[in-house]
Amino acid sequence: MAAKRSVGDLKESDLKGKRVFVRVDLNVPLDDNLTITDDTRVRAAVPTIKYLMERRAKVILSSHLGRPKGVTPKYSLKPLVPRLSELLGVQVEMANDCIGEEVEKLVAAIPDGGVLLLENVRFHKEEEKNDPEFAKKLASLADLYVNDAFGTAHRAHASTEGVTKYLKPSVAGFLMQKELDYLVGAVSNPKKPFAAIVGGSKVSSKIGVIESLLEKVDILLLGGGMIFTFYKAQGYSVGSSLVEEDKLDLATTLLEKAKSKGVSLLLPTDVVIADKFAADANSKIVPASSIPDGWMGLDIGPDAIKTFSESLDTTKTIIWNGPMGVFEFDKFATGTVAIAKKLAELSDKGVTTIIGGGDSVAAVEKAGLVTK
Ligand SMILES: Nc1ncnc2c1ncn2[C@@H]1O[C@H](COP(=O)(O)OP(=O)(O)O)[C@@H](O)[C@H]1O
Ligand SMILES: O=C(OP(=O)(O)O)[C@H](O)COP(=O)(O)O
Repeated sequence: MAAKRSVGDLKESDLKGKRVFVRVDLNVPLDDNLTITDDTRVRAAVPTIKYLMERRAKVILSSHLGRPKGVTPKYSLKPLVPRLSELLGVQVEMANDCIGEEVEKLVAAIPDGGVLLLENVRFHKEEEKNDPEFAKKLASLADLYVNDAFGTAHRAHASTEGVTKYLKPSVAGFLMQKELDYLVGAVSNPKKPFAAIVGGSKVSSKIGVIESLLEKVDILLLGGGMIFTFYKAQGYSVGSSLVEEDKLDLATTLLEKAKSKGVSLLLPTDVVIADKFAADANSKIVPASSIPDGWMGLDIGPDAIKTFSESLDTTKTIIWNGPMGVFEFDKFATGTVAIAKKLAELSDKGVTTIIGGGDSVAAVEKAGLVTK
Protein backbone atom coordinates (compact mmCIF):
# COMPACT_ATOMS: atom_id res chain seq x y z
CA MET A 1 0.00 0.00 0.00
CA ALA A 2 1.28 3.47 -0.83
CA ALA A 3 2.33 5.51 2.17
CA LYS A 4 -0.46 7.76 3.40
CA ARG A 5 0.19 11.46 3.72
CA SER A 6 0.21 12.21 7.41
CA VAL A 7 -0.14 15.21 9.66
CA GLY A 8 3.64 15.10 10.16
CA ASP A 9 4.06 15.93 6.45
CA LEU A 10 2.26 19.27 6.79
CA LYS A 11 4.21 22.51 7.15
CA GLU A 12 3.87 24.56 10.33
CA SER A 13 2.30 27.34 8.23
CA ASP A 14 -0.38 24.86 7.07
CA LEU A 15 -1.46 24.52 10.69
CA LYS A 16 -0.93 27.78 12.58
CA GLY A 17 -4.30 29.43 13.24
CA LYS A 18 -6.05 26.90 10.98
CA ARG A 19 -9.23 25.02 11.93
CA VAL A 20 -8.41 21.32 11.79
CA PHE A 21 -11.22 18.76 11.80
CA VAL A 22 -9.78 15.71 13.56
CA ARG A 23 -11.82 12.49 13.41
CA VAL A 24 -10.82 10.37 16.37
CA ASP A 25 -12.23 7.13 17.77
CA LEU A 26 -13.37 7.93 21.31
CA ASN A 27 -15.75 4.96 21.30
CA VAL A 28 -14.73 3.93 24.82
CA PRO A 29 -16.54 1.50 27.12
CA LEU A 30 -18.62 3.34 29.76
CA ASP A 31 -20.22 1.77 32.83
CA ASP A 32 -23.76 2.51 34.08
CA ASN A 33 -22.48 5.66 35.84
CA LEU A 34 -20.97 6.85 32.54
CA THR A 35 -17.44 6.35 33.89
CA ILE A 36 -14.81 5.36 31.30
CA THR A 37 -13.72 1.80 32.11
CA ASP A 38 -10.86 1.67 29.58
CA ASP A 39 -9.26 4.89 28.32
CA THR A 40 -6.88 3.28 25.78
CA ARG A 41 -8.57 5.03 22.85
CA VAL A 42 -8.45 8.43 24.56
CA ARG A 43 -4.73 8.08 25.26
CA ALA A 44 -4.12 6.84 21.72
CA ALA A 45 -5.69 10.01 20.30
CA VAL A 46 -3.45 12.35 22.30
CA PRO A 47 -0.21 12.51 20.22
CA THR A 48 -1.92 13.91 17.11
CA ILE A 49 -4.00 16.40 19.11
CA LYS A 50 -0.97 17.62 21.09
CA TYR A 51 1.04 17.97 17.89
CA LEU A 52 -1.68 20.20 16.43
CA MET A 53 -2.03 22.21 19.65
CA GLU A 54 1.70 22.82 19.80
CA ARG A 55 1.57 24.15 16.23
CA ARG A 56 -1.21 26.53 17.29
CA ALA A 57 -3.95 24.95 15.21
CA LYS A 58 -7.60 25.22 16.31
CA VAL A 59 -8.54 21.60 16.96
CA ILE A 60 -12.08 20.37 16.28
CA LEU A 61 -12.50 16.82 17.57
CA SER A 62 -15.20 14.55 16.19
CA SER A 63 -16.06 10.99 17.19
CA HIS A 64 -18.88 8.52 17.48
CA LEU A 65 -19.75 6.59 20.64
CA GLY A 66 -21.74 3.38 20.45
CA ARG A 67 -24.46 2.83 17.92
CA PRO A 68 -27.18 5.34 18.85
CA LYS A 69 -30.34 5.68 16.81
CA GLY A 70 -30.79 9.44 16.95
CA VAL A 71 -29.93 11.65 19.94
CA THR A 72 -29.46 9.37 22.96
CA PRO A 73 -28.10 10.91 26.21
CA LYS A 74 -26.28 7.75 27.30
CA TYR A 75 -24.18 7.95 24.12
CA SER A 76 -23.16 11.58 24.66
CA LEU A 77 -19.43 12.30 24.46
CA LYS A 78 -19.68 14.57 27.55
CA PRO A 79 -18.04 11.99 29.88
CA LEU A 80 -14.93 12.24 27.69
CA VAL A 81 -14.29 15.92 28.47
CA PRO A 82 -12.59 15.59 31.90
CA ARG A 83 -10.19 12.83 30.80
CA LEU A 84 -9.34 14.57 27.51
CA SER A 85 -8.73 17.86 29.33
CA GLU A 86 -6.51 16.11 31.84
CA LEU A 87 -4.45 14.33 29.19
CA LEU A 88 -4.11 17.43 26.99
CA GLY A 89 -3.45 19.88 29.79
CA VAL A 90 -6.11 22.35 28.57
CA GLN A 91 -9.81 22.77 29.23
CA VAL A 92 -11.51 21.04 26.30
CA GLU A 93 -14.74 22.79 25.29
CA MET A 94 -17.75 20.73 24.21
CA ALA A 95 -20.49 21.47 21.68
CA ASN A 96 -24.03 20.10 22.04
CA ASP A 97 -24.12 19.03 18.41
CA CYS A 98 -21.66 18.49 15.57
CA ILE A 99 -23.20 20.83 12.97
CA GLY A 100 -25.26 23.99 12.98
CA GLU A 101 -25.06 27.63 14.01
CA GLU A 102 -24.23 27.06 17.68
CA VAL A 103 -21.36 24.82 16.69
CA GLU A 104 -20.12 27.39 14.18
CA LYS A 105 -20.04 30.02 16.94
CA LEU A 106 -18.03 27.73 19.21
CA VAL A 107 -15.61 26.93 16.38
CA ALA A 108 -15.11 30.64 15.73
CA ALA A 109 -14.22 31.07 19.41
CA ILE A 110 -11.52 28.36 19.53
CA PRO A 111 -8.22 30.06 20.38
CA ASP A 112 -5.06 29.02 18.54
CA GLY A 113 -3.94 25.81 20.26
CA GLY A 114 -7.42 25.24 21.71
CA VAL A 115 -9.64 22.16 21.48
CA LEU A 116 -13.40 21.82 20.87
CA LEU A 117 -15.07 18.42 21.11
CA LEU A 118 -18.17 17.98 18.94
CA GLU A 119 -21.09 15.89 20.18
CA ASN A 120 -21.49 12.27 18.96
CA VAL A 121 -21.53 12.45 15.17
CA ARG A 122 -23.86 9.40 15.04
CA PHE A 123 -26.66 11.45 16.64
CA HIS A 124 -27.32 12.31 12.97
CA LYS A 125 -28.39 9.29 10.92
CA GLU A 126 -26.71 10.90 7.89
CA GLU A 127 -23.30 10.04 9.40
CA GLU A 128 -23.55 6.30 8.82
CA LYS A 129 -25.27 6.85 5.46
CA ASN A 130 -22.25 8.90 4.39
CA ASP A 131 -24.70 11.59 3.28
CA PRO A 132 -22.88 14.17 1.10
CA GLU A 133 -24.87 17.17 2.41
CA PHE A 134 -24.08 16.22 6.00
CA ALA A 135 -20.41 15.65 5.11
CA LYS A 136 -20.36 19.12 3.52
CA LYS A 137 -21.76 20.66 6.72
CA LEU A 138 -19.08 18.96 8.81
CA ALA A 139 -16.41 20.01 6.34
CA SER A 140 -17.58 23.63 6.40
CA LEU A 141 -16.43 23.90 10.02
CA ALA A 142 -12.75 23.50 9.15
CA ASP A 143 -9.84 24.28 6.82
CA LEU A 144 -8.26 20.84 6.74
CA TYR A 145 -8.90 17.27 7.84
CA VAL A 146 -7.00 14.70 9.86
CA ASN A 147 -8.28 11.14 10.22
CA ASP A 148 -6.86 9.46 13.30
CA ALA A 149 -9.84 7.17 13.97
CA PHE A 150 -8.05 3.89 13.31
CA GLY A 151 -10.74 1.89 15.15
CA THR A 152 -13.31 3.21 12.67
CA ALA A 153 -11.12 3.09 9.57
CA HIS A 154 -13.19 0.25 8.11
CA ARG A 155 -16.31 2.41 7.88
CA ALA A 156 -17.02 4.79 4.99
CA HIS A 157 -19.08 7.31 6.96
CA ALA A 158 -19.54 11.06 6.51
CA SER A 159 -16.93 12.00 9.14
CA THR A 160 -14.39 9.41 7.99
CA GLU A 161 -14.76 9.32 4.21
CA GLY A 162 -17.38 11.84 3.06
CA VAL A 163 -15.60 14.92 4.45
CA THR A 164 -12.40 14.13 2.60
CA LYS A 165 -14.15 15.13 -0.64
CA TYR A 166 -14.62 18.66 0.65
CA LEU A 167 -11.61 19.26 2.90
CA LYS A 168 -8.14 19.47 1.42
CA PRO A 169 -5.67 18.44 2.45
CA SER A 170 -7.02 15.34 4.16
CA VAL A 171 -4.27 13.46 5.94
CA ALA A 172 -3.81 10.58 8.37
CA GLY A 173 -3.02 11.18 12.05
CA PHE A 174 -0.11 9.58 13.86
CA LEU A 175 -2.17 6.74 15.33
CA MET A 176 -3.60 5.86 11.92
CA GLN A 177 -0.15 5.98 10.37
CA LYS A 178 1.45 3.85 13.08
CA GLU A 179 -1.27 1.22 13.05
CA LEU A 180 -1.30 1.00 9.25
CA ASP A 181 2.47 0.69 9.03
CA TYR A 182 2.47 -2.09 11.61
CA LEU A 183 -0.63 -3.95 10.53
CA VAL A 184 -0.08 -3.74 6.79
CA GLY A 185 3.50 -4.90 7.31
CA ALA A 186 2.52 -7.85 9.46
CA VAL A 187 -0.49 -8.97 7.45
CA SER A 188 0.76 -8.47 3.91
CA ASN A 189 3.98 -10.31 4.55
CA PRO A 190 3.43 -12.47 7.65
CA LYS A 191 5.87 -14.95 9.05
CA LYS A 192 4.16 -18.33 8.71
CA PRO A 193 2.33 -20.22 10.05
CA PHE A 194 -0.06 -17.30 10.35
CA ALA A 195 -3.11 -17.66 12.63
CA ALA A 196 -6.10 -15.43 13.17
CA ILE A 197 -8.45 -15.58 16.13
CA VAL A 198 -11.81 -13.93 15.64
CA GLY A 199 -14.47 -13.56 18.30
CA GLY A 200 -16.78 -10.89 19.66
CA SER A 201 -20.38 -10.19 18.91
CA LYS A 202 -20.44 -8.15 15.72
CA VAL A 203 -21.15 -11.15 13.52
CA SER A 204 -22.27 -9.28 10.43
CA SER A 205 -19.24 -6.97 10.38
CA LYS A 206 -16.79 -9.79 11.04
CA ILE A 207 -17.98 -12.45 8.64
CA GLY A 208 -16.55 -10.27 5.86
CA VAL A 209 -13.27 -10.09 7.76
CA ILE A 210 -13.20 -13.88 8.05
CA GLU A 211 -13.74 -14.18 4.32
CA SER A 212 -10.73 -12.02 3.57
CA LEU A 213 -8.59 -13.70 6.23
CA LEU A 214 -9.19 -17.09 4.59
CA GLU A 215 -7.03 -15.83 1.72
CA LYS A 216 -4.12 -15.19 4.07
CA VAL A 217 -4.07 -17.41 7.14
CA ASP A 218 -3.05 -21.00 7.80
CA ILE A 219 -5.14 -21.35 10.95
CA LEU A 220 -8.40 -19.63 11.84
CA LEU A 221 -9.85 -19.94 15.34
CA LEU A 222 -13.40 -18.73 15.93
CA GLY A 223 -14.86 -17.88 19.33
CA GLY A 224 -17.25 -15.41 20.92
CA GLY A 225 -20.79 -14.77 19.85
CA MET A 226 -20.25 -15.50 16.18
CA ILE A 227 -19.71 -19.25 16.55
CA PHE A 228 -23.42 -19.95 17.03
CA THR A 229 -24.21 -18.76 13.54
CA PHE A 230 -21.70 -21.36 12.32
CA TYR A 231 -23.10 -24.09 14.61
CA LYS A 232 -26.64 -23.39 13.51
CA ALA A 233 -25.52 -23.49 9.88
CA GLN A 234 -24.23 -27.00 10.60
CA GLY A 235 -27.59 -28.02 12.02
CA TYR A 236 -26.71 -27.88 15.75
CA SER A 237 -29.21 -26.68 18.33
CA VAL A 238 -27.92 -23.41 19.76
CA GLY A 239 -30.61 -22.62 22.37
CA SER A 240 -30.97 -18.86 22.78
CA SER A 241 -27.37 -18.06 21.80
CA LEU A 242 -26.60 -15.10 19.56
CA VAL A 243 -27.35 -16.02 15.93
CA GLU A 244 -27.61 -13.93 12.80
CA GLU A 245 -30.17 -15.88 10.80
CA ASP A 246 -29.46 -14.05 7.55
CA LYS A 247 -25.80 -15.12 7.68
CA LEU A 248 -26.35 -18.88 7.90
CA ASP A 249 -25.69 -19.52 4.20
CA LEU A 250 -22.60 -17.36 4.31
CA ALA A 251 -21.32 -19.31 7.32
CA THR A 252 -21.72 -22.57 5.38
CA THR A 253 -19.92 -21.07 2.39
CA LEU A 254 -17.05 -19.92 4.61
CA LEU A 255 -16.65 -23.37 6.16
CA GLU A 256 -16.47 -24.87 2.66
CA LYS A 257 -14.07 -22.20 1.48
CA ALA A 258 -11.74 -22.86 4.44
CA LYS A 259 -11.70 -26.54 3.53
CA SER A 260 -10.94 -25.91 -0.14
CA LYS A 261 -8.15 -23.47 0.72
CA GLY A 262 -6.57 -25.87 3.20
CA VAL A 263 -7.08 -23.43 6.08
CA SER A 264 -7.43 -25.15 9.43
CA LEU A 265 -10.65 -23.53 10.70
CA LEU A 266 -11.41 -24.49 14.29
CA LEU A 267 -14.68 -23.90 16.09
CA PRO A 268 -14.82 -24.57 19.85
CA THR A 269 -15.74 -28.18 20.62
CA ASP A 270 -17.33 -27.18 23.93
CA VAL A 271 -18.94 -24.06 25.33
CA VAL A 272 -19.90 -22.55 28.66
CA ILE A 273 -23.64 -21.96 28.65
CA ALA A 274 -25.80 -19.76 30.87
CA ASP A 275 -29.49 -19.72 31.76
CA LYS A 276 -29.61 -15.92 31.34
CA PHE A 277 -27.41 -13.08 30.09
CA ALA A 278 -26.16 -11.95 33.50
CA ALA A 279 -23.08 -12.03 35.72
CA ASP A 280 -24.86 -14.30 38.22
CA ALA A 281 -26.35 -16.71 35.67
CA ASN A 282 -26.21 -20.44 36.34
CA SER A 283 -23.64 -21.99 34.04
CA LYS A 284 -22.41 -25.34 32.80
CA ILE A 285 -20.05 -26.76 30.21
CA VAL A 286 -21.56 -28.72 27.33
CA PRO A 287 -20.41 -30.03 23.94
CA ALA A 288 -20.94 -27.38 21.28
CA SER A 289 -23.41 -29.61 19.48
CA SER A 290 -25.87 -29.86 22.36
CA ILE A 291 -26.91 -26.54 23.81
CA PRO A 292 -30.31 -27.10 25.44
CA ASP A 293 -33.29 -24.84 24.79
CA GLY A 294 -33.40 -21.80 27.04
CA TRP A 295 -29.60 -21.73 27.47
CA MET A 296 -27.10 -19.55 25.67
CA GLY A 297 -23.39 -19.95 24.99
CA LEU A 298 -21.36 -17.20 26.66
CA ASP A 299 -17.80 -18.55 26.56
CA ILE A 300 -15.66 -21.22 24.94
CA GLY A 301 -15.11 -24.34 27.04
CA PRO A 302 -11.96 -25.96 28.51
CA ASP A 303 -11.48 -28.43 25.64
CA ALA A 304 -11.64 -25.57 23.17
CA ILE A 305 -9.10 -23.55 25.18
CA LYS A 306 -6.75 -26.54 25.12
CA THR A 307 -7.15 -27.20 21.38
CA PHE A 308 -6.86 -23.51 20.49
CA SER A 309 -3.73 -23.09 22.64
CA GLU A 310 -2.05 -26.14 21.14
CA SER A 311 -2.84 -25.05 17.60
CA LEU A 312 -1.12 -21.70 18.25
CA ASP A 313 2.08 -23.30 19.52
CA THR A 314 3.71 -23.61 16.11
CA THR A 315 2.64 -20.22 14.73
CA LYS A 316 4.88 -17.23 13.98
CA THR A 317 2.24 -14.51 13.49
CA ILE A 318 -1.11 -14.20 15.27
CA ILE A 319 -3.79 -11.58 14.90
CA TRP A 320 -6.66 -11.49 17.36
CA ASN A 321 -9.88 -9.53 17.23
CA GLY A 322 -12.90 -10.05 19.45
CA PRO A 323 -13.19 -11.68 22.89
CA MET A 324 -13.89 -15.43 23.19
CA GLY A 325 -16.83 -14.84 25.50
CA VAL A 326 -18.71 -12.29 27.55
CA PHE A 327 -15.55 -11.35 29.44
CA GLU A 328 -17.33 -8.47 31.18
CA PHE A 329 -18.89 -11.16 33.44
CA ASP A 330 -16.09 -12.89 35.40
CA LYS A 331 -17.82 -16.26 35.09
CA PHE A 332 -17.52 -16.09 31.29
CA ALA A 333 -14.07 -14.47 31.01
CA THR A 334 -12.03 -17.69 31.25
CA GLY A 335 -11.68 -18.33 27.50
CA THR A 336 -10.68 -14.75 26.73
CA VAL A 337 -8.18 -14.58 29.59
CA ALA A 338 -6.68 -17.95 28.57
CA ILE A 339 -6.16 -16.77 24.99
CA ALA A 340 -4.69 -13.47 26.21
CA LYS A 341 -2.24 -15.40 28.41
CA LYS A 342 -1.34 -17.71 25.55
CA LEU A 343 -0.57 -14.76 23.27
CA ALA A 344 1.51 -13.12 26.01
CA GLU A 345 3.50 -16.37 26.39
CA LEU A 346 4.04 -16.69 22.62
CA SER A 347 4.92 -13.02 22.28
CA ASP A 348 7.68 -13.60 24.87
CA LYS A 349 8.96 -16.37 22.58
CA GLY A 350 9.21 -14.02 19.60
CA VAL A 351 5.87 -14.65 17.90
CA THR A 352 4.36 -11.49 16.38
CA THR A 353 1.03 -10.98 18.13
CA ILE A 354 -1.39 -8.24 17.11
CA ILE A 355 -4.57 -7.51 19.05
CA GLY A 356 -7.22 -5.19 17.69
CA GLY A 357 -10.70 -4.04 18.65
CA GLY A 358 -11.91 -1.91 21.54
CA ASP A 359 -13.32 -4.76 23.61
CA SER A 360 -10.39 -7.07 22.90
CA VAL A 361 -7.98 -4.44 24.14
CA ALA A 362 -10.20 -3.87 27.20
CA ALA A 363 -10.09 -7.62 27.87
CA VAL A 364 -6.30 -7.65 27.73
CA GLU A 365 -6.26 -4.68 30.14
CA LYS A 366 -8.58 -6.61 32.45
CA ALA A 367 -6.28 -9.64 32.32
CA GLY A 368 -3.37 -7.36 33.32
CA LEU A 369 -1.36 -8.32 30.23
CA VAL A 370 -0.98 -4.99 28.42
CA THR A 371 2.77 -4.79 28.95
CA LYS A 372 3.16 -8.14 27.20
N1 LIG B 1 -21.02 -15.75 23.25
C1 LIG B 1 -21.29 -14.46 23.27
N2 LIG B 1 -22.57 -14.01 23.28
C2 LIG B 1 -22.84 -12.71 23.31
N3 LIG B 1 -21.91 -11.73 23.33
C3 LIG B 1 -20.63 -12.11 23.29
C4 LIG B 1 -20.26 -13.49 23.27
N4 LIG B 1 -18.91 -13.54 23.26
C5 LIG B 1 -18.47 -12.28 23.29
N5 LIG B 1 -19.47 -11.41 23.32
C6 LIG B 1 -19.40 -9.95 23.42
O1 LIG B 1 -18.74 -9.40 22.33
C7 LIG B 1 -18.39 -8.08 22.67
C8 LIG B 1 -17.18 -7.66 21.90
O2 LIG B 1 -17.44 -7.81 20.53
P1 LIG B 1 -16.80 -6.89 19.41
O3 LIG B 1 -17.28 -5.50 19.57
O4 LIG B 1 -17.08 -7.60 18.15
O5 LIG B 1 -15.25 -6.96 19.78
P2 LIG B 1 -14.11 -5.89 19.53
O6 LIG B 1 -14.57 -4.57 20.14
O7 LIG B 1 -12.90 -6.42 20.22
O8 LIG B 1 -13.98 -5.81 18.03
C9 LIG B 1 -18.15 -8.08 24.16
O9 LIG B 1 -18.95 -7.09 24.75
C10 LIG B 1 -18.56 -9.48 24.59
O10 LIG B 1 -19.31 -9.49 25.77
O1 LIG C 1 -15.47 0.01 18.50
C1 LIG C 1 -15.24 -0.01 17.30
O2 LIG C 1 -14.97 -1.12 16.61
P1 LIG C 1 -14.57 -2.50 17.37
O3 LIG C 1 -15.81 -2.98 18.11
O4 LIG C 1 -14.16 -3.40 16.26
O5 LIG C 1 -13.44 -2.19 18.32
C2 LIG C 1 -15.18 1.24 16.46
O6 LIG C 1 -15.31 2.38 17.29
C3 LIG C 1 -16.22 1.18 15.36
O7 LIG C 1 -17.48 1.10 15.94
P2 LIG C 1 -18.69 0.48 15.09
O8 LIG C 1 -18.40 -1.00 14.93
O9 LIG C 1 -19.93 0.76 15.87
O10 LIG C 1 -18.65 1.18 13.74
